[in-house]
Amino acid sequence: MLKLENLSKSYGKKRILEDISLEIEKGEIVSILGPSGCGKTTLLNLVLGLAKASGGRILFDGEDLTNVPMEKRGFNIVFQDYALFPNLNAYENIVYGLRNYPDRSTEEEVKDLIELLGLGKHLEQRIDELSGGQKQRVALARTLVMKPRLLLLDEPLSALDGLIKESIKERIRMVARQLDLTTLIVTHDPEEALTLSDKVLIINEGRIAQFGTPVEIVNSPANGFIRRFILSQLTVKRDNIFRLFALETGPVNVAPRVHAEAPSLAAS
Ligand SMILES: Nc1ncnc2c1ncn2[C@@H]1O[C@H](COP(=O)(O)OP(=O)(O)OP(=O)(O)O)[C@@H](O)[C@H]1O
Repeated sequence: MLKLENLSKSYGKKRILEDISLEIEKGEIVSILGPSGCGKTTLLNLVLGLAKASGGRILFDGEDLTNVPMEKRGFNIVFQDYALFPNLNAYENIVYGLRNYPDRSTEEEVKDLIELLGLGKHLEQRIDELSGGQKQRVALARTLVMKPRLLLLDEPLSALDGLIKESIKERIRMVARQLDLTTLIVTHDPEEALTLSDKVLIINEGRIAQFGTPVEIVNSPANGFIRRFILSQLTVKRDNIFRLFALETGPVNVAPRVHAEAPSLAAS
């Protein structure tokens, strides 16, 4: 279990995160969601160990990791730009980390991961010959062969579109379930967070606005920010789609809505 206790972070006098407390169970997928600049990446960096907390504690399975260096935490991240080695093919990228830690995964386990992520056909290809979705799966495989205790994903879907996005969402869910792997995902997209995760942590101006299951957030938004930031964006999307299908199939009764409270999407 990952436990954050009153975690805070400041840069100089600027308070970035304040009083972040929560518990994440083993195997849960949790999205960190919020508008641009609210502190999502900072929180991911604190958990990973790339940044040092100004206050509070980070515990994993009861062990205090707050001052443990990144390489000793046993966590691993897939960065937004994948950070793959362009001079190596897909397979060489996947097994790269095993050079120094050959006992981390057996050949059989590597094969299983390649199959789980549907990469069998692409192993010989160079990185620049792969699509965005294939690169994302290679980056996931490369991270997973190292058997992290916690998987961190920074905007894993933002560079992907349409069906590819749905397929990567499915793969992330399969990986988390099959490996019983606690997974933390940063995203700025409410639809992505609510459809991918077991729980969503919504941050506003460095504080927790709500932490709950997608159903809890949709049915019982904790405050006006959640209603404005999350629900109005989703309602606009839903109504647009309903209206589009109504044009094709006749009278589906969805009146155009005016969202007086809808925030500027540019903020997210
Ligand atoms: N190294 C740093 N020094 C000073 N301020 C920083 C540093 N890193 C981040 N910040 C500030 O902390 C705040 C939160 O940044 P963070 O990157 O965590 O936001 P975010 O929610 O991930 O935003 P986005 O969705 O735009 O990536 C911002 O105001 C940013 O300017």
